[in-house]
Amino acid sequence: MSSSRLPVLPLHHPLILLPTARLTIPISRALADNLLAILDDSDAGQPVLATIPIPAPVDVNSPHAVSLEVPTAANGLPIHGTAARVVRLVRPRTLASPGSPRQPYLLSLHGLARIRLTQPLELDPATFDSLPEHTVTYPAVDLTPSRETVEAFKDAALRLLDRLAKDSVPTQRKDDWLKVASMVEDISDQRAAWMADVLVAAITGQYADKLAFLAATDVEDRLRRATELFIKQTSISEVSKKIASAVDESLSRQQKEYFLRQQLAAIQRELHSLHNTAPGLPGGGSELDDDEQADADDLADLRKSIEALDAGSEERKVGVREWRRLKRIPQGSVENGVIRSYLEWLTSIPWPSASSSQATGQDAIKDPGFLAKARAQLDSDHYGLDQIKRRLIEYLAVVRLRAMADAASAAQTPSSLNDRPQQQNLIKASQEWSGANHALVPLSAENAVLRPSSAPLEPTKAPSPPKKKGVKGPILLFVGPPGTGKTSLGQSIAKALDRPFQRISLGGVRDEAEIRGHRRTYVASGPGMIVQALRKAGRADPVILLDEIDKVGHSNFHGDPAAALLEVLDPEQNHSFNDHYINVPIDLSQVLFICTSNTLETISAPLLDRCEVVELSGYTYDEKMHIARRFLLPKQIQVNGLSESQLTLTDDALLHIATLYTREAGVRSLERAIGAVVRFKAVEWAEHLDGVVGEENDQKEWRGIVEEHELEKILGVPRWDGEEREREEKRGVVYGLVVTGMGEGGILPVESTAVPGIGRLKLTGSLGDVIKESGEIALSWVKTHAFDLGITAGRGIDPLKVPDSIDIHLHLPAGAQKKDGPSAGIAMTCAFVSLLSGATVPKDIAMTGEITLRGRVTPVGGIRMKVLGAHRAQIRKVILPWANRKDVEHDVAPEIRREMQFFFVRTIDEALEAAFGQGTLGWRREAVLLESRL
Ligand SMILES: Nc1ncnc2c1ncn2[C@@H]1O[C@H](COP(=O)(O)OP(=O)(O)OP(=O)(O)O)[C@@H](O)[C@H]1O
Repeated sequence: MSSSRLPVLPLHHPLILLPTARLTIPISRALADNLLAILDDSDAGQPVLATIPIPAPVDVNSPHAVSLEVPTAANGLPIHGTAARVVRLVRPRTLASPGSPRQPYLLSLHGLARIRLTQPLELDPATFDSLPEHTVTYPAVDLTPSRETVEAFKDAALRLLDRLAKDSVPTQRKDDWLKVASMVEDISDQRAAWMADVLVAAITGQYADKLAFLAATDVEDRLRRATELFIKQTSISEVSKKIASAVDESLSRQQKEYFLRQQLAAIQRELHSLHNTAPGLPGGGSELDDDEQADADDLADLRKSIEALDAGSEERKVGVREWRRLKRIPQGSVENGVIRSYLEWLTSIPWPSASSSQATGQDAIKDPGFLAKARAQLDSDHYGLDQIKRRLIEYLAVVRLRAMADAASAAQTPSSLNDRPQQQNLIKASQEWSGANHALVPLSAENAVLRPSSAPLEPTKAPSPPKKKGVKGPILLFVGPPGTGKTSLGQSIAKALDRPFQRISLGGVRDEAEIRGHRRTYVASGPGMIVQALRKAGRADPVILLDEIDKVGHSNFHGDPAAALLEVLDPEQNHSFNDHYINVPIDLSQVLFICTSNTLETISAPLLDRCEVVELSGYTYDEKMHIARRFLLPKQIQVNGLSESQLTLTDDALLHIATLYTREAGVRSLERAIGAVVRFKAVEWAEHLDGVVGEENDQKEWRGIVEEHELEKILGVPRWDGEEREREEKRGVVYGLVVTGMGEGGILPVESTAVPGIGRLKLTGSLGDVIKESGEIALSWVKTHAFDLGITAGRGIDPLKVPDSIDIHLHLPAGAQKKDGPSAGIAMTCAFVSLLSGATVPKDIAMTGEITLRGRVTPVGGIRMKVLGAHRAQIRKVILPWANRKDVEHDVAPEIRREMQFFFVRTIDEALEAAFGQGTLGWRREAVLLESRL
């Protein structure tokens, strides 16, 4: 190992000079002077220096700290370096590289060989520029490395060079790398270490790696380190290439989209200006043209609405988050549209906390004359319905009490007892309105509830601690046939409360998402009906009418809409209703829900359980006349552009329309028919004004009154005319009473006939199991009592076998409609008796009642509707079960009761007596007595 004394030049981090490499560094004047002195002293021309790389002090706390694996002297400074020849020392004066004032000289060095200091280097700032001389040793001449090491080195070097060639953009550099690669391929094993020096010096690598490489005096070690460095460098450049191309791709797509949009806008602007300046075309643009401006305005509005949401609220947080997302996504993209429409929905919901407009509704409710005004409102919108109006006033009184109690607890008044006298006054007021026998239970303001009138009264409780705000009484459910005013009662309640009214039609809703909305992941998703109604209402406390809840679909693979409704209607849950689209809990506790339905049968039990049922069963002709005269006719006259002084309908004409053209429980068809008459007259009036000449060549006459005989000309042939005449008193035919699925009462013929057969009973007319069983019971009863009724000559004889063998066919017309229930029992019994005995039932008698095998008649439902239906059908005698007597007394209007005759029967015997008339049937009396003794 040879040694020599060389002036030492420390190279501070990150400078490093490897053998074979060249390095140019700026140096100070003092150093340059020292160098010049050495230059002058040296007789061999270019002097040689020992360059020692000095690493920066390592911050051990830094997460990026790299430990240096190089041998150092006792003072921690490296002892390895490179002997370098001074190639050039200049003081540049060109403008391009003026040099820094502190280091005005440039020193170029050429690395020659590795060296090692024999003594540690002193890094005294005073000696920085002094180039102190040190003894250095040169490591032993390199041995030839092993084959495998060289192969691995070449392999890694070639891969790196290939990568570098691929990545270099100017073709010149690419060619240079390829040339080096071919040199590497051809290099001999002895020269591999030299090649390693050349390559490591040429590539960019980490300082620590290069330092370790410089300190590797053993050739095997040096090559291994070079191989590792190349592999590391190759993978770094591969990964960065990948990242760069990914970034590039997305950037270029965005740029492309941006440029295309700009171009499109420019083209549109050009076309627009061309269009506007084209000769003959009207100038000035349409409001549809200025898309960009409108768009910017919309965005600004959206931003304002998000800012207007309550600070700290959930909706605001979501709004802000989505707004930030919106800003990141390019305009015009699908995602952008989705987020925008979501934000529009989110901000358009009247969030309870943000709504200051609620005061309006509260004002109306706080008004001491609220109940009187509500009553006046109901009266001015609806005729009759006294009982129902009473119930509604009770309901409104409770709503008011609750609202006031909520307000009081919100204001943190120390004791709700202070309000008690006032509340009791209120209850008293509502009692005055709702009559003596209503069932408003005067509990404390917080827990006052409306009880069905049959429910027992609860004792007055002491005021309980204030409950959660927004907990409400039961939901009102109006049940009744179409057109009986369910929807319009809901509207009146909204008017009385001075709240917006929204109607949600649930008929045919099969999908839970229609109520709750679709999740945002669905294409074209949107919020459900409840949120839509809230947005339309524009306030957090509207009256929402859920129309036709009996027609809501039940659980299926689209979810369970009825279950979603339950959540909406349940006061315990609806303060945080979750719409799938909005996905922020919405407080529905201030919304007043009212439901309507035609029948109670198809409503799910839990839903029904949350509702307070209010039945509207239909109107009598008398009531219809009043409704038509006071409400429907004036409304139609106004809608059709006439005035009440111009047109009137006589009472007879109105009655004629109600009885012969419409026969329904409600008044909707009546309103439609009146509308048709008014429209007809409106045309006549218009023609009269225009001076149109009639068929007889004279100007059309105008008569402002419509009489009964004119109706056929206007409305066509009456629909129900002659039905009574068509009804016949015939053997085997009787009339039963029914209630349709729409909740409407009416009569239904029960027809029976005998056909040759073997004593069987055939039942037709879309009958359900229960009604079929009723038929069997009726026939069995008749067979058992055939002798007593004088049908057979002796006991034990089957009237279907003797004298002739027959089958009985019983049919209930309107075969397409499903019929079920036990209430046709007595009608079928009478039909069989009539068929077998030959006696007939008069055609003005109709009947309903369930029978038992022992001949008892048991009560049935829907009495009021059935009686009204019978009355409309001109039936004047009705046979009903004895147990239904109270229903007639309570529910049927006195004027109807006066016009009709009711037979209340306990047994089939009594029913037959009432139907056929006394003495018509050939009773064997002893048998009857025997029966009654049993
Ligand atoms: N008692 C009444 N007084 C005045 N108008 C009435 C009365 N009952 C019903 N009407 C009128 O009859 C029309 C139909 O009523 P509405 O739409 O409320 O019926 P509905 O019971 O809701 O029917 P549906 O079950 O088909 O929804 C309305 O124009 C309503 O104003």
